[in-house]
Amino acid sequence: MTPLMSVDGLTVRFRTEDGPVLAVDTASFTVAEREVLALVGESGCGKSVTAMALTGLLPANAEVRGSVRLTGRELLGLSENRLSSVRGKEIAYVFQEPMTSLNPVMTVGRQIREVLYRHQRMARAGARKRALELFEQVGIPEPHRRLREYPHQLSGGMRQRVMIAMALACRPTLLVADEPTTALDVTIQADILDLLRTLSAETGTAVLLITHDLGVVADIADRVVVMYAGRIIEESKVDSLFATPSHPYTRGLLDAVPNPARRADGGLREIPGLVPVLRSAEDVCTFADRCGHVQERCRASRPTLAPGPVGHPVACWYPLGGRVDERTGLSGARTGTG
Ligand SMILES: Nc1ncnc2c1ncn2[C@@H]1O[C@H](COP(=O)(O)OP(=O)(O)OP(=O)(O)O)[C@@H](O)[C@H]1O
Repeated sequence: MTPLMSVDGLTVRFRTEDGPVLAVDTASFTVAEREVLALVGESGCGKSVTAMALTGLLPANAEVRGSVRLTGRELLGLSENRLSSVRGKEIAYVFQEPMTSLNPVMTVGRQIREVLYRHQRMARAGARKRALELFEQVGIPEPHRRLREYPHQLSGGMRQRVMIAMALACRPTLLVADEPTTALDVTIQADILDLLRTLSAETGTAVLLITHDLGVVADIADRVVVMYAGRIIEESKVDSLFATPSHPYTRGLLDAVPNPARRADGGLREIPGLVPVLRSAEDVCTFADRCGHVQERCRASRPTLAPGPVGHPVACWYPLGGRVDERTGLSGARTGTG
């Protein structure tokens, strides 16, 4: 079946005063219809740049190469006019901080109606009715009253629900949610993720969920793509990724997820070091300097994505094998022979 979206060899370079920055390096992945795909990695790995590149949202100092197809149609290279019609109608975005995306001096009801006028060419009465329906759909209590309020009168969680309602207003086929819960309290985070999952199931909208927190994807994603320093380094169905992570980086991200059973074992473990800022496509494993299992080959050539020990693709010369112990959260032996 043709995927809803297929991204092929996506490469993004920024021209900066300090020289070029290679933010995304030949990233390829697909999003199926109705799928919830999580794009995961630490801050600075290139997740947001990837999301923005899909519909031409990057600043002028970005040079984008590769291919992004939506239901078979190439999006890279489309005029700004056409892209702006794709945004909103076919691909909608929800960002981390709703306060910066909402207009502070306009009621939220008016803002959602503006979207409906602009993209759906709805008349006044139709837009009012649809705005109410959307507020109900995203679980905003007392929607009549809320529609007349300004963003500052709503809590962070409610504002994010408003953003999701606006994103869904034009019935997009893909919703890109970039760290949608990072700014929210933990209990509200779970509610918003539940909402995204439910809405995706109800409306058939696929979701590309971008997050640095592997912990939040377990209950919501169907599949996970792990990104490191601009490259995709592992890709798997969510269950298999949690049970048998193959890349030491994914293993590290999992170790950073709070897990009460692991407390006796020393609690959370951070991955030492920082994500490097790449200037060019280095022919090495870019995780080598932070990897506890590094060997000579990792610094001599670049591992590409290939089926790993448990079947799903991983870009590592010496992938991990063995199941994670459910009690301790620790994985077993390495299987690579190099
Ligand atoms: N406009 C820009 N000019 C130059 N470099 C940029 C620009 N935008 C992003 N970058 C660089 O691209 C790399 C990837 O950034 P990106 O924001 O995609 O990471 P991320 O994984 O989404 O992290 P975060 O969650 O912090 O946004 C980083 O090194 C960043 O500094």
